[in-house]
Amino acid sequence: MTTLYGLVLVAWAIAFLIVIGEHILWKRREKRRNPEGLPYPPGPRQLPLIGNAFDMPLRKAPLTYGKWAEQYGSLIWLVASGKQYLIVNDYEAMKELLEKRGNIYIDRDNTVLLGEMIGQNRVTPRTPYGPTWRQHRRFLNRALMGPIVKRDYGAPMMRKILSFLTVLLDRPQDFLLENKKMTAELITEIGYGMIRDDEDGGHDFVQMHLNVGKITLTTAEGYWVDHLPWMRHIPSWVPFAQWKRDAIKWRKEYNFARDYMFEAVKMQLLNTRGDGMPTSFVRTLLQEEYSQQGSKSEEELQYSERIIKDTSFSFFRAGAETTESVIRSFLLAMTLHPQIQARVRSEIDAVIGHNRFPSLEDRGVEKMPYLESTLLESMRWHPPVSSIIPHLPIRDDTFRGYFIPKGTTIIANAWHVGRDPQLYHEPNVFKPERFLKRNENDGPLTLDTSTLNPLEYVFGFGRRICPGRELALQNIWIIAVFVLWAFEIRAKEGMSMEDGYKAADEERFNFAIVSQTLPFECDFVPRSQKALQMIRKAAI
Ligand code: HEM
Repeated sequence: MTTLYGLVLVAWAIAFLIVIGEHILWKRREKRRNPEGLPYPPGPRQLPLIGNAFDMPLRKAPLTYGKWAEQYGSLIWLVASGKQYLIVNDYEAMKELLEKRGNIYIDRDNTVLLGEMIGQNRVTPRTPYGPTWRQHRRFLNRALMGPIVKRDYGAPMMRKILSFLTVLLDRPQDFLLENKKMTAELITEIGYGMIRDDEDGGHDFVQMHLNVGKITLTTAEGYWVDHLPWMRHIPSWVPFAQWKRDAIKWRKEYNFARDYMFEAVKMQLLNTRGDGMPTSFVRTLLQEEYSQQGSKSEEELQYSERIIKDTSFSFFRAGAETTESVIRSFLLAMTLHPQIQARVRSEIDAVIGHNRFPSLEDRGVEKMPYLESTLLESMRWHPPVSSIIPHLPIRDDTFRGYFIPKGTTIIANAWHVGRDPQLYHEPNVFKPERFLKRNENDGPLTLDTSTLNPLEYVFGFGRRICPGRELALQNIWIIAVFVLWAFEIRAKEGMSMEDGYKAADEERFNFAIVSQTLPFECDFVPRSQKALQMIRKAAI
């Protein structure tokens, strides 16, 4: 026993020495890279060796970053665990760095356990800058362009929303869970054309994704090996190396899910040549690749297949919870603001009426400006990815007189932009009309371009901007218009606005990687008998 403790002590001493050694080397490197001695942006005081390790917020980080902005200004510098962080709180700086200098601020962070050891570096949002990432983007952009989204993905969206409406009729209390299910199933169906297969008794694709999501959540906080990468070489049989044994198990589960779903679609395509197969991201891209079979080598085809497999697997990770988040915010906003909801409903009634379902042809600011601005306001009020996904510069840079070394983790605080009083009058008030104006007294409402449109930042910036934004916006619109066409959303009976819903915004959202409203309740009251019949009939 004593020997074991001795060994552990020695291991810790070695780890400590390595940390000191790395720190000294890092300091020297920094000096060489910044010969003019340009300052770093201000930030909380750094302690020797550990820097700001104890300052890094573990929960609701965007709120802490926002508070720091009052103290240090909009650019904040932090150093922790051998990494440098630049928190950016103002929109102009985000635009300049991540968009105008998008060719520099284009890389992603590497995490040893989740990224390298489990394999998440292969999904697009985590893929480092380079030829593989560029090929990811080519495929994603090709399959997610606006016209393609409208042509190919409108139909599955309509099917999903109709079954969601029947759930709202039968089990309205389950609306949060069903919203999660609807967005998860849709994104899986768009990616693979199916949500389960018939092989071996069938695998539930959505469940596979959700299991993988749990792995991401468990590991996202980081492990020692993320700070001391040499630890990855520790054999899995060593006592205290449970993390290594877990990583091996998780990698298997992760790879199985990714490969299985892709192979299911590929086999179906090879067996049927696509006859009777539903349209999907994987099918479309594979078909295109196979049609060029003559002009491509075997390796080129295999490489393309790998990229299609990885990009389709990214869909769920990037597209499901984000869309779910906007819908939750929208539903909460409608519950909290009955007058705004009534105005959106009357706009829907005027354009669509109650004798037909809404359709994608009804979409557009010129047709239903108030609905559009309410959706924009929902995204400003609560951007789903509150701190974007960090961008890293691929070379040293200077900005506003400060030195920004290559590899700095740039965190853009989108939440803070949405609450910036310089950009939005009364930013804590939910006010869709802030995005609208009338050119003449009686003229139609149009978008007021003098107010910063949240679409300029909630989907990120530059060459890393979200490739799924058209798909997401179309889906969000369809869900919102159908729900308010069919129902009036009311605050839960017996629960007044004062006791049930009145909370500061900071308390309403969880600010996780993809932030969600906390659970809330509301009633869905059918608006017309006719609509009710139409929903029931369509769902049969
Ligand atoms: C409301 C819904 C959505 C929001 C708010 C959202 C937001 C974002 C944000 C902030 C980023 C990071 C951009 C950056 O680094 O600058 C991102 C990246 C990404 N999103 Fe979305 N997204 C949504 C829906 C979707 C959907 C539906 C898909 C795909 C079907 C998708 C696929 C991706 C991918 C693949 C990336 C990684 C891009 C890269 O690293 O090159 N997203 N998204």
